[in-house]
Amino acid sequence: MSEAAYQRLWDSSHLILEELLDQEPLLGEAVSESERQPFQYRLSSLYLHYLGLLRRFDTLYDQMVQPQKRRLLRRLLDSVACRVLELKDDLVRADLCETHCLDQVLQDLKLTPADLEVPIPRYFELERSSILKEREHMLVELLSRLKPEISEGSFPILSRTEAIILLQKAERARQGRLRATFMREIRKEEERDRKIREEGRFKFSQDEAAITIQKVWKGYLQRKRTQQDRRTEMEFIGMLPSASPVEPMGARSQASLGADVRRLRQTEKEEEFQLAVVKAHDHLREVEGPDMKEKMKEQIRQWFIECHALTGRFPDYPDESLGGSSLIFADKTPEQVRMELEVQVQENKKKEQEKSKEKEKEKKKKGEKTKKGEADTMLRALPSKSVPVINAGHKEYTNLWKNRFDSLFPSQSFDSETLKIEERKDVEQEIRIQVDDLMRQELKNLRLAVDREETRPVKPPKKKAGKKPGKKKKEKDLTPDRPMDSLFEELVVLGLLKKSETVPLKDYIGDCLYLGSALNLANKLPMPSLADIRQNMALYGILRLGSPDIHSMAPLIRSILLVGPSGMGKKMLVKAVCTETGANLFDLSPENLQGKYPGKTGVQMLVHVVFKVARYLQPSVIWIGNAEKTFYKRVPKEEEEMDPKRIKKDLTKALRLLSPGDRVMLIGTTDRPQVAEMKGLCRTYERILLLPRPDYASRYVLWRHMIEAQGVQGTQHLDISALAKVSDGYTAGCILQAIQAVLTERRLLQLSKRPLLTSEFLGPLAKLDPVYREEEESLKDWYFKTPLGKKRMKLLKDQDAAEEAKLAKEKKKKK
Ligand SMILES: Nc1ncnc2c1ncn2[C@@H]1O[C@H](COP(=O)(O)OP(=O)(O)OP(=O)(O)O)[C@@H](O)[C@H]1O
Repeated sequence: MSEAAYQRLWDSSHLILEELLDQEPLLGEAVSESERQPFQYRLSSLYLHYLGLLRRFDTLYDQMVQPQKRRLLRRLLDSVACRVLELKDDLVRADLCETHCLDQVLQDLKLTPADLEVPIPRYFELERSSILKEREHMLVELLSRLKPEISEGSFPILSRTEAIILLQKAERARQGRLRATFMREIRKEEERDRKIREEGRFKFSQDEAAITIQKVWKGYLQRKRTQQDRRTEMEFIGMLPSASPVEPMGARSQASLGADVRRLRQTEKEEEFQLAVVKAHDHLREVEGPDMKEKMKEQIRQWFIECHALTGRFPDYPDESLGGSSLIFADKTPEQVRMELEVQVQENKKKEQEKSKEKEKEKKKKGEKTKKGEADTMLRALPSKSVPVINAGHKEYTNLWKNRFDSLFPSQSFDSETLKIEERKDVEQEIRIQVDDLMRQELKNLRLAVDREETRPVKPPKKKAGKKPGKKKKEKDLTPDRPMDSLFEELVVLGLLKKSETVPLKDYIGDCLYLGSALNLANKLPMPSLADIRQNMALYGILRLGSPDIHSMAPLIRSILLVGPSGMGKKMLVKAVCTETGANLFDLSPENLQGKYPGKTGVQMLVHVVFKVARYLQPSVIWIGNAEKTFYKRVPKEEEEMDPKRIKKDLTKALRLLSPGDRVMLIGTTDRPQVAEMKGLCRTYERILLLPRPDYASRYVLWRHMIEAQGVQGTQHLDISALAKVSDGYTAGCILQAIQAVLTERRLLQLSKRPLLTSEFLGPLAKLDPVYREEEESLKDWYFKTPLGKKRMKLLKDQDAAEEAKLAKEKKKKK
């Protein structure tokens, strides 16, 4: 695609954005419980639209070359991603569920299931800072230093005689096989000779011989042609995968080459722009700086005089935290400025009063609610932090880039006029701070000289209201004099910081639920599909950890719990989050902590060091496998020695200290949450994602992908649909195991002679344990006892009751 094409894509994206921004105010209006469905629909539609925009801005930021446009695009991309996360939160609050049935909205908007996929911005990987790469390198080095001890222990050491015997065995087997083949050939030949001797050689005439040969050859040719025709037809109707993927691959690789070239041009232009920024800044400071300084001083002096003339006293100099003298430069009269300052103080007071009133009201309301037993619930989307940023970005686009003729900048270099305007603001800011210092001194002197007034007691700058009372206690640093490198090394040596396997999220295979809305209408609880899980991981884990800007703007989520039977890919998802965001992987599983940092102070130190390193070297994922063990209701006797609950207290404390901007996430995985105490578990893990066994659609794609991943192309002998049917109840891990058991190296070599059959997979699959109904039911029951699950259940019951009441009323009317 050319730059002009990307510009067109950008223009059209802003048309959509404008429409969405118009719809935003509607979401803030509260609606009653009876309007829950239209509210959900509006939220879902906005969510899908913003997802589409996220995809577009990602492409644009990845491919556009002009550095100034890219800066704006980055802001838009991050704020749209943040809006998606906010809307997801609103959806959870409206649906009272972590997964949403968007199929109906998808249909109405004429979108496809692919549009549900949450895009992971490409810059997460491409712009991964050199520090992250360096750290990865350091980890690999440390691990390789530790490895020899591990590898020596893990391989059995053979004595010389044993090794010779092993080699001899293999060689004799090879010779035996060779001899057996020879003998078979010789026997066959003997058999043929014997037959000829007994029956006599059959004599053909020349014509008869030619006809026989023709018959065989023509038969062979026709069979081959028919087979080919059949295959072409099956490929055409999409029943078989295409056998000639050469051409599209060629086009694809050409496109990706083009994209790479554009990325190279981006770096060139960016370097050019950086140099120009420094130059412009220096130039403006030197040439326009002195004038600016004098003008500002003059203006401020004028303000002093006018204020004195009006009020009889010199004004208070605006504090630095309020913007210093920039308040005065905003084209206002001194009186206005003074009024504003006073109004601001009054407003702050008012706000504080209002807040305390509101709190009292809320307390009262809560009291009333508990008294009445039920409350008039109102639905409303929470105020958004990202919409103002998106709005500002949209305005900047409209003012600067909308009607810009790119023919003026064919090389996609920066626009020097825009650069100057931006830099002038920066220089002004810089100079203003210097001028403020000078003028504060001058004001002091003036007061002394004119009013004979000593320095007024300087009011301490007002701290932002609301922050003070709730301010978090600062964590005490237990390792103040240890450098970060040494802490990092200690964690690696103890096996608490691990190298995560590379697993992209797209490898977590699974299809979405196509009939969610229908099931909802029939009051049957739809279970999350594997695609829902993948999306949730992208939203909760990857988007938040991948970018500091998104993390600090989006609603804060510190922890997730993945609950599902063994083999559902819980660990795989943890690895995927690390891969996509470049996060460090800390393993705090109870089994991994055994014998490390013993004692009470030891645990304190352990949690402190892990969180300190995790925060310092963010993004980080702290993984706790078998998370139920940390919250055991009763510790089993055989695990008492391990003391799995020892980190519980310190972990909860440390989690509470994480704030927006700390890209650290706790991810727990468990397949037996029932044995844990519900309260502690749900308090520690803010989001709980249930992974039920895969449904038919997901099993189908799992079989197909996993078989193809082994290098096998589907044939008509392989009925994937049948495999998906018979594997009902099996997890993705089981399907993978069955495939690996069948598709051994030997079997793969035989494929050209012996095509793969459906029945071959049945044996290995039957040997594995499926997820039994009781196990699944017990997990579901547990889930509906979690806070969100309970709310959902209550909502369903209320809806049922309302429906019944309505039916009863109608019946009465008919009578
Ligand atoms: N949806 C999926 N797509 C592709 N591979 C999957 C999927 N789910 C699981 N797997 C594969 O199945 C295997 C088992 O997965 P994993 O170990 O992550 O499961 P788990 O739920 O953590 O199991 P456990 O509870 O026993 O620890 C892995 O090799 C993983 O790659």
